[in-house]
Amino acid sequence: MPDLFFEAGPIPLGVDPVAFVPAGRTAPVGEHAATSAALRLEGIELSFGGVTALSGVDLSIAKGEIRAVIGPNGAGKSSLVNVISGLYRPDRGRVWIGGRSFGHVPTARLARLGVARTFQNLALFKGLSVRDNIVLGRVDAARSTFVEQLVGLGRARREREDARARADAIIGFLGLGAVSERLAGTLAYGLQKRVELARALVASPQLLLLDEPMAGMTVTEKREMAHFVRAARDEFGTTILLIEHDIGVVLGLSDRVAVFDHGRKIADGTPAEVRGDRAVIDAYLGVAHDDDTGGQA
Ligand SMILES: Nc1ncnc2c1ncn2[C@@H]1O[C@H](COP(=O)(O)OP(=O)(O)OP(=O)(O)O)[C@@H](O)[C@H]1O
Repeated sequence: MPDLFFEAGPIPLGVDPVAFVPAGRTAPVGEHAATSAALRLEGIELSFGGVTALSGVDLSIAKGEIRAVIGPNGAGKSSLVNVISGLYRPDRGRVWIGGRSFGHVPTARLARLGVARTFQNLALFKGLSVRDNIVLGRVDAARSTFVEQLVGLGRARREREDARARADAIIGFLGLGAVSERLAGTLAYGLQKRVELARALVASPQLLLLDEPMAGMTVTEKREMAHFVRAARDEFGTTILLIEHDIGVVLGLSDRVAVFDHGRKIADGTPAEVRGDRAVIDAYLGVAHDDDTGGQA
């Protein structure tokens, strides 16, 4: 049984999406959209044995856009992020990141390509301080050699100072100053998710992949996280691909929403377009709507 994201009509369950539109600096849809796409997928096919995870997936995300990817359990959302971040090699298709094309995205070069991601489950070093966790997010972007880092001079020292300065800026930006010296594992769950966001942002990514950043959060924590995700886009122009199950969050936060079902993209449009789309409603309700269409649905 798929998750039920919609009630009997295209009305979100429980949550008022307007409540998730953060106050302050907000950018209207498309304000940051440049001519070239930050990310483009073409004809992506992926299967595991006999199970099709992704089928004929095309997707284009404009620079500075917040794009949500939603769909019932098993729709292929995480597989999509894993293809984009190189953890999965697609059977067919290509991925363009910032104009460069890949059959298999090189995971080791993700940071250099300007891509950062967070994971569905928390992936922090619980025994390290919040600050150290965040500084570590800058490590992949380092260009100094092992020997330079060992000696600690020149480029390695500049990179270390830069990482600390950048971490301090992000700590301030995400309101983590009061807990920056605490061990990450001692923080409330919602704050740990915020530290994960900080660790991703410290690398100054052009493309940020967020895999269920609000899973398991309270309504208040979700509202705060939605605010920070929007703020990151507005402040840094970061393009954001967001997998999220909470339809209230998705409708309030995203510029566009792509809907997946059984590995296929079944809809792609503005929140208003998607919430009224019959195929989307059917995918979530798992029913045929032939009552008011004379069987033409
Ligand atoms: N590593 C894997 N090995 C085998 N099958 C996999 C693997 N990853 C994904 N799948 C299968 O691919 C399909 C899509 O899974 P995926 O996790 O991408 O869906 P999802 O939309 O992210 O689901 P959820 O919302 O439950 O996280 C499912 O049938 C899943 O069982």
